[in-house]
Amino acid sequence: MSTGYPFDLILFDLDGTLVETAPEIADAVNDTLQACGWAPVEQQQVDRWIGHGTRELLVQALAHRWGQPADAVRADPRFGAIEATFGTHYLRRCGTRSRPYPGVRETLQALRAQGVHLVVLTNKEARYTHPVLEAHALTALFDRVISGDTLPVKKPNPLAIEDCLLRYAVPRERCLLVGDSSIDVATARHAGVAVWAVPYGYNMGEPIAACGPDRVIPDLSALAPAVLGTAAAPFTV
Ligand SMILES: O=C(O)COP(=O)(O)O
Repeated sequence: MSTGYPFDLILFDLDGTLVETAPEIADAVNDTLQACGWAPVEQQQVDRWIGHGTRELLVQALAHRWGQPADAVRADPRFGAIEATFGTHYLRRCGTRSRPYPGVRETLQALRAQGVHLVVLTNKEARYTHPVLEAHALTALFDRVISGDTLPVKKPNPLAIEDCLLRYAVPRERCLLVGDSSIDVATARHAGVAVWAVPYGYNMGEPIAACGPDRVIPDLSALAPAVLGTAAAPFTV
């Protein structure tokens, strides 16, 4: 059913789009490195490793610290135990230094009131996605949460988008992906849906405009029905 708003389905990236997560991810990485007796990494490095899932981020941090290729880290017999240690630290850190970006909660509430289907589409593993969303009381604002390990493939594979288009019976041209990275732009392009990007997130250190999203929006308030929609829905806070 059409909502009177330009989109019936909006998928949101998590890290760097809905929630600033990098500071507590860096804390958890450095807790782990310290517990193993290795020197810490810098926040700026962690920012650039976000996008392919938190496990991959840990692989990149260890590859950097050990001076070895990522494949060697993945194959290292110690990796499983180090990942388990990281998981403990990350769950302890969840919600301590992350925060939703300006306009996120209000916009999601207003879109829900308009009847738009809202989905989180992240490469972060489900065991971390849910605690982050819970820490900021965001879970209930979404119809569905698709993490990096929910389906057999993750972004930039478009399977999650295709699955949502079918599930909610939404035509492709009424679906929007909102993200912060080249991975999000590629995912939307593979699915043939619109993609808008925020400039404040993590795009491996590159400006997001260079990735060619359909629009760069200053923050999520640009999506609010009162700003974008044709229907006069109240902009509730
Ligand atoms: O966990 C990650 O590296 C990426 O998460 P994102 O897809 O929400 O940006």
